[in-house]
Amino acid sequence: MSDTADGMDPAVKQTSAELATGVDTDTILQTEGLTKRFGGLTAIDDVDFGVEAGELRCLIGPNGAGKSTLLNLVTGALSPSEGEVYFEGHEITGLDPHERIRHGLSIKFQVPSVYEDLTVRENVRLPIQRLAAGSERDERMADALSASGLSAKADVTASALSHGEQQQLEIGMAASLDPDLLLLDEPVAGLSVDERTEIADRITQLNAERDIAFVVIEHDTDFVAEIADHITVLHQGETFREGSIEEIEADPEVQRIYLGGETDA
Ligand SMILES: Nc1ncnc2c1ncn2[C@@H]1O[C@H](COP(=O)(O)OP(=O)(O)OP(=O)(O)O)[C@@H](O)[C@H]1O
Repeated sequence: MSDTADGMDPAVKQTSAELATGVDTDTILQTEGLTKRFGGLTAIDDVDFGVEAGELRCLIGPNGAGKSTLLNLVTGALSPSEGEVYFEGHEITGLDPHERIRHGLSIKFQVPSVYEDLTVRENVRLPIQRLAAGSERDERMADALSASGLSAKADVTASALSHGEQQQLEIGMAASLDPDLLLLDEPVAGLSVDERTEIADRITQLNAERDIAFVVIEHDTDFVAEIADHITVLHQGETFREGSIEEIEADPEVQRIYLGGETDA
């Protein structure tokens, strides 16, 4: 769609909703008509996906529904075939991933990518040293260690951490960039029940205490029920349903396409 003002710098375009109402709707992320084709396959099909500031949203759907593709379009890892992405009222469709991070967007990928030979503290220092120096850097590092819940393991080598602790470390590192929105792709895949609880606590704490909005892709409906304010169900590249966990769980059509196991999700 091209509801944005012609001739403006893309980085300062407003969403059509804002232009229509003149009111900041508190929408932090909005996609409009977002479409991604891979050859003949339409992985994301005309999706308008909105997230409010401070919200904790889960994105669910059967395998192949387009969840990761949607996240990758938001982070800039993929370019859309059509449509736009707006973040905090600015169009970011043409920005590369690093520019998007500077706008306050952060992502933690499914596979932990911590440096295994470095300690927890050294890992945490990496993203922060590019942003801050001196006492501010020290404060941010202490903050990131606390956000990860690993302050007591600051001098432990990352390779000695459990898989769950490595995920905690990555979430703490992502949070240390002070994002307004953090995107997590299956953060508890392969984790034990206790590790899942720890990650759920991290996410809900960061959301409540730092007002970081989250979009979390997850298959585990117990985990989704534990953390989500609001759920979006994707199916065959389209937004199929949105609602609370109660609404989604009670929806027979969602049961049919997803929760009931029509696919192998
Ligand atoms: N780089 C690519 N090239 C071609 N097809 C792709 C590519 N990435 C994704 N797809 C296809 O797009 C569709 C959506 O994939 P996507 O990974 O976004 O789904 P998903 O909902 O995240 O699935 P899962 O839950 O299994 O991770 C699938 O049919 C997938 O095979």
